[in-house]
This record gives sequence, C-alpha cells and structure tokens, in this order.
Amino acid sequence: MVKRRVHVAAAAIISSDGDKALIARRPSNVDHGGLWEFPGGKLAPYETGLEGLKRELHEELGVEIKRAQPLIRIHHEYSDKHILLDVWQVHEFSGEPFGREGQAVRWVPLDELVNYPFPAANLPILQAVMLPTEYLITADEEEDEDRFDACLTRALVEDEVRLVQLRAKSLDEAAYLARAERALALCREHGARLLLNGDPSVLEQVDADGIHLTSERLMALDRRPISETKWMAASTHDRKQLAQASRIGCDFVTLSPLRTTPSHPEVAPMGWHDFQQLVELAAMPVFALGGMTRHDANHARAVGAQGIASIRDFWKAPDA
Ligand SMILES: Nc1nc2c([nH]c(=O)n2[C@H]2C[C@H](O)[C@@H](COP(=O)(O)OP(=O)(O)OP(=O)(O)O)O2)c(=O)[nH]1
Ligand SMILES: [Mg+2]
Repeated sequence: MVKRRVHVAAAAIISSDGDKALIARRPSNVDHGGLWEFPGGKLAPYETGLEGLKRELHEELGVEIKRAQPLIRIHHEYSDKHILLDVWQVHEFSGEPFGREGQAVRWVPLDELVNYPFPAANLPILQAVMLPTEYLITADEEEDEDRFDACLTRALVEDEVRLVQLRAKSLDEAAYLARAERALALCREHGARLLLNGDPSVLEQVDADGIHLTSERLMALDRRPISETKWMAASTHDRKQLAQASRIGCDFVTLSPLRTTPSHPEVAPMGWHDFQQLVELAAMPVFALGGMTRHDANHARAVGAQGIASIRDFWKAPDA
C-alpha cells in the first residue's frame, strides 16, 4: 500500500508575555481524537504553509495571524499516512481565540505542555517551543574565573541568553565542577538553563539541567544515558550523527560547521544549502553552529533551524 502523504500546517501560538502556548483538544470522533494539538490542519491544493495556517486559524479559532515565523518541520510515519507537520510560531495575532468548532482551547505554561497527551509526532514540537533561538557555548580558553563569571553574567543580562552549554575541556575535574556550580547559580539567577559538556555521570555531581554530548560520546552510546527529566543535546556534523541523535532520544542538537571558524580552520564548512537538507531530515530541533552570530538567527529559522549556537558572539567582557 502506498501511504497517503499529508501536509499539515500548525501553530504554536505564544502569549504576549512569552510564557504560555495555546493548545486545542481534537474532537473524539476524528483520528487522534481526544488528544491535544497545536491548532491547524491540512493544506488545500496550491496553498503554502503560511496561507493554509492563516485559513485554518481563522476557521478553527477566529484569529488573524499578524506575525509568524517557521518553528520546526517534522516528517512522521503514522501507520496509515506520512505526515509533514509544518509548525509556525505565532508571535502576534488579532481576535480573541475560541473553539469555533466546539473544541476545548486552553493557554498552557510552556513547561506544563509535557503533561498533556499529544499525537506521537508532536514530541519535537514541544521541545522546539520550550527552547530559545540562541544557544551560548562558553569559551574553552577562559582561564580566569572572575572573568568567566563576568562574561557569563553579561550574556545573561545584556543578551538575555536563556540556554547555556558549559564547555571547558582544558580544566581538570575539580576545576570543572567548581566552575559548573558557579555557572549553574548564575543561570538559575537569570532564569537560564545550563547543560554540561562532559560525561553524563557529571550530572550526579552537579544538578544542572542536562548534558551536551560530544559527537564522539554520542556515537559510542546505544541508549539514552540519563533520565527524561534532564535535557540531552549533542554535537553533530553529518547525517549519520543526526540519525544516532534521534535514535538515542536527544532533545536537540547542534549541526556544524556552517561556516569556517578560527577554532576549526581545517574543516570544510557545509554552508546553508547542505545545512537545510540535513535539518529537513532531523527529527528534533537543530541549532546552526560555526561562525554564527545573532544576526544569522532569522536566516537559520527560515531554513528550518531552531536558531544559532555561538561562543564568540556572546562571549565578551562587560566593558569590551
Ligand atoms: N492540527 C494538528 N494536527 C496534528 C498535530 N499533530 C498531529 O499528529 N496532527 C495530525 C492529526 C491529523 O492526522 C492531521 C491534521 O489534520 P486535521 O484533522 O487537523 O485537519 P483539518 O483541520 O484540515 O481537518 P479536516 O478539515 O480534515 O476535518 O495531522 C498537531 O499538533 N496539530
Ligand atoms: Mg485541524
């Protein structure tokens, strides 16, 4: 049997304070009935994703989209069909949403979305909704602890970074743990999440929000090494590593190098075209890495990425 291919546009509508998303309950008599969903529906012939989404949100909720940005595209095999979920983040709309088709509609705090039953294809959408567009990676060569704290604090306060990876391969274990505790305190103070780049067991010593695996660690694993209550990210560079990240259940990944960087001058950059092809295959949010700055975030989103990851663009002393 050739499976039907269905292209669906769906919306993560975010409240103006940025804290909640609007979800709806599917009627009990349709497929995935009774489960919660991001409002939207199937595209009509010749409609683009955004055109279809505008029509669906008008029909289902009575709202008009004013500003929207691509969030994530997910290909998912259901037993009877292949579905492409083309998800947009809606930042501005007019009208007061209500269930025009009689469906229940609810604003839910982002970190409570996981408590609602969604169709199987939706897991990466929940991760994408919870993640910011920028991922700071701390500078490895940083030796002075006061300067480290100052640089991290500046990025948290001035750049409003909310997702941080502590990468410090040159430190010995005791120094790394000490730096991790301080970084965690600073991140907590500013409402940011901290992932530790290292062996997963490091989470037993520092209660950070998750782990970031090197591509080498990623490829050596045969299952998820930490509980679902922590985040797990990984560094990837090609299709094989992306497939492995998906197999062991990474919540998100970085994909690099997009451009040539001073830290890896010998590695050939993939450029936006190849990057886009790889992201389309990925089953989780992907951050573009390698010569990226905040100015690249919109472009990264337009080709399907969650956003950008960078060391250099965020790592500056306060007076620099
Ligand atoms: N809208 C939406 N559909 C989802 C989500 N997750 C998911 O697997 N789906 C699936 C369920 C359906 O098979 C398909 C969407 O179809 P739909 O029933 O919303 O289509 P529609 O609004 O055009 O409704 P209809 O005119 O066909 O009745 O995508 C989601 O978060 N939102
Ligand atoms: Mg629908």
